[in-house]
Amino acid sequence: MTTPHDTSAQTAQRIDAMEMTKHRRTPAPDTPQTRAYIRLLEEVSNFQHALVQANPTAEASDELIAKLASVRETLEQAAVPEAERLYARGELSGGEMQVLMPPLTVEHVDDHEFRAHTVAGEFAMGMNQAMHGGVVSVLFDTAMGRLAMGTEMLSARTVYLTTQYRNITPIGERLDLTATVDTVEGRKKFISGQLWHGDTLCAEADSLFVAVKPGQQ
Ligand SMILES: CCCCCCCCCC(=O)SCCNC(=O)CCNC(=O)[C@H](O)C(C)(C)COP(=O)(O)OP(=O)(O)OC[C@H]1O[C@@H](n2cnc3c(N)ncnc32)[C@H](O)[C@@H]1OP(=O)(O)O
Repeated sequence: MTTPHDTSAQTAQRIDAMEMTKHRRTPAPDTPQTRAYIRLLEEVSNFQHALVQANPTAEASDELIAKLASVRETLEQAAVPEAERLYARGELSGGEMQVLMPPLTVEHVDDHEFRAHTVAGEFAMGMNQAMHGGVVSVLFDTAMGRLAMGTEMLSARTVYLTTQYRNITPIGERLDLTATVDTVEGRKKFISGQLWHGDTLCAEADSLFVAVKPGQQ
């Protein structure tokens, strides 16, 4: 069995949060490379859903491991520092350019309100066709974090995020996510959000985001 080549020494880097935010929130240029990378992420996402649904035979697993190791080596050879990557670029870190969470499609964002929707596949499931609670929270963090950035795209970090789970969040169904800035106090934005399945409130959250100062990570 091959082990992953640790590329972090070449690619890990820490720069000013504002500079990194500017890079990450600038959409990747619409080039054949970017379009192909988006198709690659879609395939990875499809793979994740297929992976959790399958019980492959031992032989099939060994065959897949060899194929995946080869794919990984190809990616390792193309590794670049974070500030040069295509991954998670664009208006919203939780959009189509990532595989951490079900992709959010933004309907509206300004300095006060955020609205988006998503449909989650089985990779996001906790148990019994209900979304994993951590995935619910990462959706809130992403939506609220984007709202905290506002129209000026400030760099902000989550100080706290409290999620209340009210009803099961279904897999495979449209979910609507809203967030609102309730109060602004200097660098602090208090934000609340709701996750809906039709008229059913699945979860709600309260959070505090603080705009980072120059020099902070
Ligand atoms: C691929 C997809 C990725 C999707 C990501 C989407 C968005 C993600 C956003 C995040 O998740 S960021 C990651 C999680 N958050 C962190 O790792 C933050 C870790 N904490 C920090 O780095 C610092 O605490 C921080 C920069 C946020 C603030 O440090 P500071 O030293 O600048 O601020 P300070 O401690 O002075 O606190 C600022 C204000 O907040 C207040 N505060 C701090 N903690 C608090 C608390 N727990 N409750 C209430 N108020 C609090 C504090 O009292 C103060 O109020 P005042 O300005 O009125 O004096």
